[in-house]
Amino acid sequence: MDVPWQRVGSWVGTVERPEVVPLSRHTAARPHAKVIVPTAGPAEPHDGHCAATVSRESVWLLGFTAAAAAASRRCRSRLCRRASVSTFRKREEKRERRRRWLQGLEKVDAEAAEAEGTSVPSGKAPVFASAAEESSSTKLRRGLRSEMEEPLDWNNPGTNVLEKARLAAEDWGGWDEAGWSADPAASAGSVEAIPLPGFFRMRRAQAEPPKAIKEFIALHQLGNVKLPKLKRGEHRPAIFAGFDPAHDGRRGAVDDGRGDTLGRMAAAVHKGFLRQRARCHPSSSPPLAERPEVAFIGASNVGKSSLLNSLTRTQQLAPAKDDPGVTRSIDWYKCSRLPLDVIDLPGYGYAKGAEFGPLVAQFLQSRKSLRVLYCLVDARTGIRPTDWRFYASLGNRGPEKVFILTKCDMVVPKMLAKVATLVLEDIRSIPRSSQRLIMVSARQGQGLHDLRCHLCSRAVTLMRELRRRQREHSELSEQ
Ligand SMILES: Nc1nc2c(ncn2[C@@H]2O[C@H](COP(=O)(O)OP(=O)(O)OP(=O)(O)O)[C@@H](O)[C@H]2O)c(=O)[nH]1
Ligand SMILES: [Mg+2]
Repeated sequence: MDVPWQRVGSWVGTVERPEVVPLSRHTAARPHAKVIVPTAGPAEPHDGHCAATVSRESVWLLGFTAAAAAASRRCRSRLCRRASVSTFRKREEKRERRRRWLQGLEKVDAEAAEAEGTSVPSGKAPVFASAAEESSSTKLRRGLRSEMEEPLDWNNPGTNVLEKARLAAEDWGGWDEAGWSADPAASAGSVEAIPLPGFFRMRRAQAEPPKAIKEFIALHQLGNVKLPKLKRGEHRPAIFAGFDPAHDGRRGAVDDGRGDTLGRMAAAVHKGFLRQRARCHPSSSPPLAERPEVAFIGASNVGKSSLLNSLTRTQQLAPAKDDPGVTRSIDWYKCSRLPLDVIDLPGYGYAKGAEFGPLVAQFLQSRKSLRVLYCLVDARTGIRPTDWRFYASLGNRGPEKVFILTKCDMVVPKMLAKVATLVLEDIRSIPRSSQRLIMVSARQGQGLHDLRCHLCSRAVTLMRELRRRQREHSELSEQ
């Protein structure tokens, strides 16, 4: 069955049915759909077919057409960049040979099974290991990936998969329809206050932080505190988990004293690495989404890029300097251990003669694949008038907002408790904000583990949502 192809740039054509192509031992457990797009138009560098593989997740998340568009664009840019037509054809032939070889293997398997008396349905695609079958140690090692890999009905890569993918694409409504937040305490308030800095200082002087906030800050050694000196031969734990009597400071990243699944997933994120996936100017049209996305936003120089760098061990990937306006483009980063793309945005407010605020707000309002927006607030200043103006320009649109208090190492714990109290009070009036505050220091590492845990929990929620939809679709198609 052919799916009508949507127009993407100069690409018009039809998408043929996807084929499941296990490319190697590594990818055998994560099947890829092979997308074949007949090329059209004289502008194309070659005629015939353009084929590329896309991951199963992207097919399910974005719908088959969007995933195919992403694949074809990737394929086209690759062609334009370095491959000649003949290289492309050779590669295609090689893939074809490999596919035939795999089919041959399947045939042999089927014959062997027949000889043994066990029946194997003809044309059966590879059976993928289910999450339940995996041993617990493998699950741990693979972290989030096991969460994502429930077997789908890829045994029949014909109409039903294509149909389901199409339904999923229709159902993929983004944050508007799909319920932008699973947090029942999320606010539905409207933005009003633009308190001037003087007023904020007055409020801060009068604020009386609750005991819980003070205890949390003391427990996590947040604020400008002298971290305990390490003895000779000892190393600071890779993940700073605050004061924990059970932690001797030598056990490394994974054993961070928490011991829960989310903690271990967060540890995996810390051990992963970031890689730049795409980049575009805020005024140009953004690339197609491949996975659900989360973004960091805040005023210029608040520390967005530094925080992104500190999430993993990939230091200095996103440029960060002590100047406002360092990041001037929208950058997509792919984390090796998270099924999410992380976006670094240019800051709003003063940015060396350029104001990216309206463009960034426009991007945030229109990007449906963006599921969480981390709003950064400087711990020294709280929410400033520039921030209020930006939240007002976003209005009721955009994804769920989660607030992060950054540069916590630059204020003393007593002051930090007061600022945190005020920010928690303020965010009640900001629409689509989750009523929690993550306090971090990108420089010293406090609170980063909490942020990673939050990222992982959102990733799991999104995957569950996706699986629920898949189940619903399969039930629908069975009826
Ligand atoms: N002490 C301290 N400094 C920080 C922290 N986070 C960032 N900084 C510093 O703040 C400065 C600005 O950081 P960036 O990451 O470039 O800020 P940005 O928000 O990306 O800025 P733009 O890209 O210009 O919008 C750098 O000098 C960082 O070293 C932190 O947690 N603690
Ligand atoms: Mg930056």
